[in-house]
Amino acid sequence: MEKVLELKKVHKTFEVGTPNENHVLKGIDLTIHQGDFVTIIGGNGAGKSTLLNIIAGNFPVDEGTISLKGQEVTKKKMEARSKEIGRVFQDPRTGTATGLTIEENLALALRRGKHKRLFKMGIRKTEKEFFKEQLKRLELNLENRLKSEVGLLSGGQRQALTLLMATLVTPQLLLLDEHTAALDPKTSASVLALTNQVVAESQLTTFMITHNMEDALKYGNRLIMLHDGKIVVDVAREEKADLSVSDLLTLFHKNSGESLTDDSLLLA
Ligand SMILES: Nc1ncnc2c1ncn2[C@@H]1O[C@H](COP(=O)(O)OP(=O)(O)OP(=O)(O)O)[C@@H](O)[C@H]1O
Repeated sequence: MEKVLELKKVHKTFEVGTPNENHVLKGIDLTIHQGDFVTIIGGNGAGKSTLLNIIAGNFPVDEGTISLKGQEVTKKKMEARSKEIGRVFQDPRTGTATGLTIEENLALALRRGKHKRLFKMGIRKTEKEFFKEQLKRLELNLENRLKSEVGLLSGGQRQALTLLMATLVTPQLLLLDEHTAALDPKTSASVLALTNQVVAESQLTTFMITHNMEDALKYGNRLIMLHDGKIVVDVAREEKADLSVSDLLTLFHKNSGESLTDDSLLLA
C-alpha cells in the first residue's frame, strides 16, 4: 500500500544549550499508509503536539527525515506543506476567521495553497451551491447561514466547520490535535462521529491526538502511544479492535516499564 508519511529517526530538542533543554522526540520511526486513521495517545508533555507540528512544518527537526507521498519535505516550510495537509486544532477559534462569514471562510479553504484572491474575485454562484451541499453533510443547518459571521457560531459548530474547511480540498494528510477537547461531552461526541464519517467517506489518511483512551480505541485502524518522546505502543487492525482500556494500560506498562500516572488520561 502507498506510503503517505514516513518519519525516519526524527529527533527534536527544544531550548538547546539552556538549563531547560528538552529532548522531546527521541528517534521516531513511523510509516503511515494511504487511508490509515491513526489515533495518538500519551500523557501530558509526551510529545504528541510536537509530533504533529514537525509533520506540518511548524518547526524544523534536529535529526532525521520526513517524507510526504515519497517526497522528502524535511527542509520545506509549513506554507509549502500546507497544500497537502489539513489541520484542526483544539481551540475552536484557531481554524476559522472570526470576522468573516461562513461562505468567505469556505472560499478561503477552497483556495488553500493558491494565491488568496478571494476579495478580488468574489465567490461564484457555483461555489456557493457547492458550499451549501457540503454544509448539509454537517446536519447543523449551517447551509442556510452562509452569510453568518463565524464568530457567532458555537464551539461545536466552529469545529465542524473547521473540519469541513480542512477537508474541502482533499488533503493528503489530516492532522487533528485534540480537536474536540474544548467541547462539552455531547458536542465532542457528535464532532467525533462527524470526523469518523468525513474520514471514511473520503478515505483520508488521518492522525488524531486524543486524551481519551476510549476514543483512541473506538476510532481509527491504528493506535500509537507516545511516552517520553518514543513510540511505546503501536497496534493496528484486529489487534487494536480487540483491545480494552485495561489491555492498553497493561501493554503500556509492559513496553515502557512504567505505570501510567497521568490522571488526565486515566480519568478522561
Ligand atoms: N515551541 C516550543 N518551545 C519550547 N518547548 C516546547 C515547545 N513546544 C513544546 N514544548 C515542550 O515540549 C514538551 C512536549 O510538548 P507537547 O505539546 O508536544 O506534548 P503533548 O504530548 O502534546 O502534551 P499535552 O497532552 O499536554 O498537550 C513539553 O515539555 C513542552 O513544554
